[in-house]
Amino acid sequence: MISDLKQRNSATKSALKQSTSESSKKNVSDVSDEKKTANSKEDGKKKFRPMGIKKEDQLWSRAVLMTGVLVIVIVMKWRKTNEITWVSQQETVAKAKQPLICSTAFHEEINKFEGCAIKQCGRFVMDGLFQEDQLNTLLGIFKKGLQFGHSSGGASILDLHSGALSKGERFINIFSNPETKNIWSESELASYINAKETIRQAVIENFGLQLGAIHLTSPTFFSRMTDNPAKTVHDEYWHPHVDKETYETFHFTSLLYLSDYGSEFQGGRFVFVDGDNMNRTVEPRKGRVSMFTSGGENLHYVEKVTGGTRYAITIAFTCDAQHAIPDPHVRN
Ligand SMILES: O=C(O)CCC(=O)C(=O)O
Ligand SMILES: [Fe+2]
Repeated sequence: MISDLKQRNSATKSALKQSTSESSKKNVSDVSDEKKTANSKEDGKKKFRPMGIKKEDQLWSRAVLMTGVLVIVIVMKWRKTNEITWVSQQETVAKAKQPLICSTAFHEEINKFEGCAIKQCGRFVMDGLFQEDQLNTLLGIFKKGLQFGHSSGGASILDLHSGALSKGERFINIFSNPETKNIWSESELASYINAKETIRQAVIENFGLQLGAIHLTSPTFFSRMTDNPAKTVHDEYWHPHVDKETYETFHFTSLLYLSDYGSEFQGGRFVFVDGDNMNRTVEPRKGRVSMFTSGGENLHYVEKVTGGTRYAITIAFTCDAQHAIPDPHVRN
């Protein structure tokens, strides 16, 4: 270290000598002007350059620092933008498929049920399972119910099985009021049951289950989402969750969308949060059905709706016959 400093001192001295002998060759006024400039430059260097660090070393350390900052920025950007649109609103998909390894707990549980023993978990998205008029009938059923109540926050639900309907900050039972207990016709209920059955068959086929292995379970419900500020926790639909943890009886979750992302509402895309630090989104499209195993392999959330109205039905299936729920029926 000391010998290094000595070397630098002698190098500085010889550089000074050289510059003095060169300047003596020039005329006197030039020399005095240059000297002034050189002196002030030298002063500047003395003031601001850290003692004992060569200019080349400074440049190198700056370059290393800048490269480090650049690498951090690139890595952060890469981590942030790790999101892909798995199924977009514009495309019509016969079937989009993504196999997944089941979470350990889910795999252990589902294998207890004979007809449900699956090797692989996963997710499917299918368009074209329903005709426009069937979808409008389903939407009509929901809107009829919404005349009698809706949430004061951003999420309203109607459960045609239990009769639960959002009203203000609470829920009412639409079947407990004689005026509303039979607002849906037999043919409307038949459309609802048919839609459920179409989806049940698709889940059985896609996941390779035995016929009759899965049953409708609770909660199965219509949902309406808007950008109204949340009033209660029931309005906060945007939290990442695993359905099996939120609703214990679920083994397969299906979602039937009744409105279009982009044109009828903004925000509100469905997001799978995957372990590979990748988010895969499904953009809702009227008639689109999303089906997935309800375990930890399918952590998900719904983005906040930023405008318009989003309509969907969450239809849940269980492998446990003890948790099956009956179809809705006309009440006397
Ligand atoms: O409506 C959706 O797209 C998803 C709703 C959901 O995650 C749920 O009901 O558990
Ligand atoms: Fe969910």
